Amino acid sequence: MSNLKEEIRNNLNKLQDEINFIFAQGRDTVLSEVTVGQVYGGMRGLTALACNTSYVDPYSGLHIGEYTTEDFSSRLPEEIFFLLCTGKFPESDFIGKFREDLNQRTSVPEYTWNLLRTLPKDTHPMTMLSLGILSMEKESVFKKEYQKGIQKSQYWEYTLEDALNVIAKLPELAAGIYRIRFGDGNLIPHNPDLDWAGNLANMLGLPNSGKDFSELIRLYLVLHCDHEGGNVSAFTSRVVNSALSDLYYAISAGLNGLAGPLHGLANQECLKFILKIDDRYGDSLTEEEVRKYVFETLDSGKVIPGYGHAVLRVTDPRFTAFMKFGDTYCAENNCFKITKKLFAVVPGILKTYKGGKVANPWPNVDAVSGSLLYNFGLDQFDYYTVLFGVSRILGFCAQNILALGLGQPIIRPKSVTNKWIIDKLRER
Ligand SMILES: CC(=O)SCCNC(=O)CCNC(=O)[C@H](O)C(C)(C)COP(=O)(O)OP(=O)(O)OC[C@H]1O[C@@H](n2cnc3c(N)ncnc32)[C@H](O)[C@@H]1OP(=O)(O)O
Ligand SMILES: O=C([O-])CC(=O)C(=O)O
Repeated sequence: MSNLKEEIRNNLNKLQDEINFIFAQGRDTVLSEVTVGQVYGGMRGLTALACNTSYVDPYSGLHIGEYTTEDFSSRLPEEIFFLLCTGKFPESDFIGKFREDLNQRTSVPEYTWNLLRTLPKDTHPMTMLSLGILSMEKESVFKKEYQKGIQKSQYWEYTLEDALNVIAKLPELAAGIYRIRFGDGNLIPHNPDLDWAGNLANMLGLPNSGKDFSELIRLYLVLHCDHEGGNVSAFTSRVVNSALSDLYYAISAGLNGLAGPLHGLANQECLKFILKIDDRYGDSLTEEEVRKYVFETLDSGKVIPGYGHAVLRVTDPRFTAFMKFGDTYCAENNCFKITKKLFAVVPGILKTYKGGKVANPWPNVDAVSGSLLYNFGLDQFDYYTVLFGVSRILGFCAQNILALGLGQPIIRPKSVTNKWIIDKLRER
């Protein structure tokens, strides 16, 4: 057994002490005021959540514990899960013990495969991932224990059990979705000697998959793991879990949010965008042609996928980490070259577009990830968000385990009507 559970308990004790301190110092302290504009503007910029797995600084991006994206990007996803849950990296013997534990939980039930195989051929792979997880909901240990009657202080322990059961199955489930949807439907067996990312890379069964592809999948599964508490998918997952709907419901719900083009689906939209540029202009693409295409897209009312962010105000460090990988492994790939040309041109355009209304003209993680996958022959871009989802589930699990461990209540902000706001304005 790994020491994950014990270290989560230690982290929860530490976090609870901090909360006790915070409450003693100023439970009524105002952290953020909400304006009418924010109420109608997707609550952007409103500080109204506490999340202790990770933090996104507008100017330096994702931090997990005290580590920056650059610090943790060379690690394994298993270590990142430990870090998200405990705030620190595990000891060197963790990986072996954790793998042994996961290896006993890998098998995806036959009824899930049967369900996925009966779906129409044009079902989106994100629908398959979300349904696949939801179909296993009856296995929830938390639900069974809750029905028996357990203490609130135990909720997180059974949620951790659910998390491990889901995480162990993800490589097999995600690869199986790829093979059912885009391959011959035959599944490649899980290899107990490979790590989590290596198994997923291997079970996809791509002709070009080798060490470098596994390295890309490892990096991919690390960089997408979490992005603090307010992003659409993590927040959705947390809201659902806060009603004590178990982790299967909460993960499936979070994935449904990730499947939107303004969030996780932007990576597939980016690659489509790049391939259209490639189709139209080919190898001799100039900066002027890129500018023309970008303006055409904006003028037709569409967003430039992979650019902009609700929190970040600089180039996403996850984008930078992927670009470094691309420069090493994909420098000659046409999509990667177009990605670079877009990076040289788009921020300048968005900075001044419609009087500078775009708050962040810089690229986010989705602007490059697809080009790298495409370079290795993973050319079914409908599948890309599934990989994002597999990684992001680590964050959903960690956020919900910690929130339950800290006894956080059901999430239920207050809404009001236009009339209520008009009356309030008249009172001024
Ligand atoms: C992993 C992730 O989820 S990262 C985000 C992935 N999504 C994308 O890359 C899609 C493209 N980007 C966007 O749509 C946005 O930048 C978002 C959704 C990421 C952030 O949205 P917001 O916080 O509302 O951004 P912002 O405050 O800059 O929006 C202001 C205006 O600029 C527009 N804008 C923002 N980004 C872009 C863009 N890339 N291209 C064109 N217009 C943009 C918005 O649509 C909005 O226009 P509106 O006032 O006409 O509605
Ligand atoms: O933080 C956000 O809103 C979107 C994002 O980049 C992520 O969830 O990875």
